Amino acid sequence: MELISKYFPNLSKDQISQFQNLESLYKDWNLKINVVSRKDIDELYLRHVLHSLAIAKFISFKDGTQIMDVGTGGGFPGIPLAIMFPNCHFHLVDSIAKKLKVVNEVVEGLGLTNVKTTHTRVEEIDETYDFIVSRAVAAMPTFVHWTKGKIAKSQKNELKNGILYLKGGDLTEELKDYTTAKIHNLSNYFEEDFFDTKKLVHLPQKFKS
Ligand SMILES: C[S@@+](CC[C@H](N)C(=O)[O-])C[C@H]1O[C@@H](n2cnc3c(N)ncnc32)[C@H](O)[C@@H]1O
Repeated sequence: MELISKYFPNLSKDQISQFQNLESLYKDWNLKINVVSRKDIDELYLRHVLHSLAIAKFISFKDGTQIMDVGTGGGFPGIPLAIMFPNCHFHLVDSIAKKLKVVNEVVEGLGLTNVKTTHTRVEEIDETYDFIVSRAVAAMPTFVHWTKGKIAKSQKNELKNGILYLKGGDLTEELKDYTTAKIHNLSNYFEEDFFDTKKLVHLPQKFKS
C-alpha cells in the first residue's frame, strides 16, 4: 500500500481504505476463484494496482467521464481506476463469468458505486465511451476491430477520446499501421524495475489503419 501512496500522495481517507482493502478481498477471493497468479498475488500492489494506475499518471479523467475496461479479468485496470476516479463511470466487461464474480465481490466489498459489470464479449456491447482501457487482452488490430464504433465523438477531456492500452515489449510491428498512436514509457512515471519494459499506448479515436 505504501507503494500507492508513494506515487499518489493526495488520496482521500476513503480511497486509502479502499486500496488497503483490496489485498484481503483479492487474497480471499483468489483462493476460491483463481483470477491472479500466486506469484502476482504477493505483489498485487506493484503488478496489478500500480500498473493499472499508470493510466491515472497519464490522464486525470474529468468528472463524468465514461470508461469501459475490456477483458477486465479480475478487475484490472478497471477497479484501481474506479477507486482513483470516484466521479467517473466504469463499465467492466469480460467474457468469462467467474472472473466477473470476483470483480462483483470486490466492488461490493469496497462499496464502489461507480462500477457496472457485464458478462459478454465486447463485440456485443452497444454503447459509447470516452475511453476504452485494457491490459493483456488482444493485439491492437484485433482490439481496434472489436471496439470499433464504441468511442464517443464528443470530448469531455483535453486528451482525445480513444483507447488507452497497457502493453509491454517492442510494439513497432504491432502498431505500425496506427500512425497516431502514442507510446508512453511507464518508467517515466515509476522507478521500480517491473516497469522498465511497460508502456501505455494512447490511440486517439481518429486513426489511419
Ligand atoms: C489475460 S486476461 C487479462 C485480464 C486483465 N485485463 C488483467 O490485465 O489482469 C484477458 C481477459 O480478456 C478476456 N477477453 C478476451 N477476449 C474478450 C472479448 N472479446 N470480450 C471480452 N473479454 C474478453 C478474457 O476472458 C480474460 O479475462
